[in-house]
Amino acid sequence: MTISATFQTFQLCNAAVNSVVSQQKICGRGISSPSCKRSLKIRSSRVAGNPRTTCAPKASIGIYYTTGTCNTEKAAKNIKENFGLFAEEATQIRAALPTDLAAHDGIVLGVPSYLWDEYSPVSGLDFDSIMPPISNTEDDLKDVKVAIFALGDQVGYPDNFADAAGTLWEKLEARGATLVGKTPLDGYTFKRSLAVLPTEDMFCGLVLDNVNQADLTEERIDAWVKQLKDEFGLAEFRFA
Ligand SMILES: Cc1cc2nc3c(=O)[nH]c(=O)nc-3n(C[C@H](O)[C@H](O)[C@H](O)COP(=O)(O)O)c2cc1C
Repeated sequence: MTISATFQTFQLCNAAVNSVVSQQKICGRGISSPSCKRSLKIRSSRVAGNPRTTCAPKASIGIYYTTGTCNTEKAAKNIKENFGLFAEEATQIRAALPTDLAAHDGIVLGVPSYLWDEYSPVSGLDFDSIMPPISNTEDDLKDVKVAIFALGDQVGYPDNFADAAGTLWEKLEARGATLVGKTPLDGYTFKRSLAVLPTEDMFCGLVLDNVNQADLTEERIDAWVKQLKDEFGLAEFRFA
C-alpha cells in the first residue's frame, strides 16, 4: 500500500465509512507504507447502536497508568489528547493483562512514586495489582517501543525521586522492550533517583512534579508527546 493510500485510509476511517465491504478493505490490521519502518496496526472499532458500519481508526499506541491521587491519571489523559487518534484511551494498568501490552506497537506507561525502593518494590497503593501485567518472564515485548512517565516530588523525596519510573523500566527491559522518550535532567533538583538511567545522564522517561512544578507539567507533556511521535514513527502521519 502506498503512503497516499495509507493517508486515505485514515481519512476514510475518520469519516466513519458506512459500508461493511469498504470497512473490511480499509480497516484491516497491519497496514503499512514504504516510508514507515514498521507497519501501523489499525483496528476497526464498533460503535454502539451501529456495530457493523462505523470504522474508527485505532492506532496501536496503548496508554496505561496507575494513580493514587489522580495526578498520573490527569497526565495520562493529557498525553492521550496530545496523541489524538494515534492512541487508545488511557486505561488503568490493573485492568490490563501482560498480553495486552504486547499487542501494541508502542506503549506509554505512567506511574506515581510511593516510596519504591529495593526493599519494598511494591508500594502501599496500587502497585500490587499492577505488577502482574508489568512483570512477565517472557521476552514478549521485543518488538514494542515503551515510553514511561512518572509523577514524583523532588523536594519531599530527593533521595528517591520518581523511583517508580526506573523500577518499571527494569521490568519492561527484562521483557525485551525498546525504550523511547528519554528526557534530560535539566530543570530538576534531587539527590538520587532510579529514574535516571545507569549509563546516561537522562531520565528513562518523562518526570512530572505536580507538587513543586505543576506550572511546567503541560508544556513538558506537549514537548514529550511531540518527541514520542517522532520516536514511534508517527510524525509523518496527519489525520484529516
Ligand atoms: C506517602 C507518600 C509517599 C510518596 N513517596 C514518593 C517517593 O518515594 N518519591 C517521589 O518522588 N514522590 C513520592 N510521593 C509524591 C507522589 O509521587 C506525588 O504526589 C504524585 O504526584 C502522586 O501521583 P498520583 O496523584 O497519581 O498518585 C509520595 C507521596 C506520598 C503521599
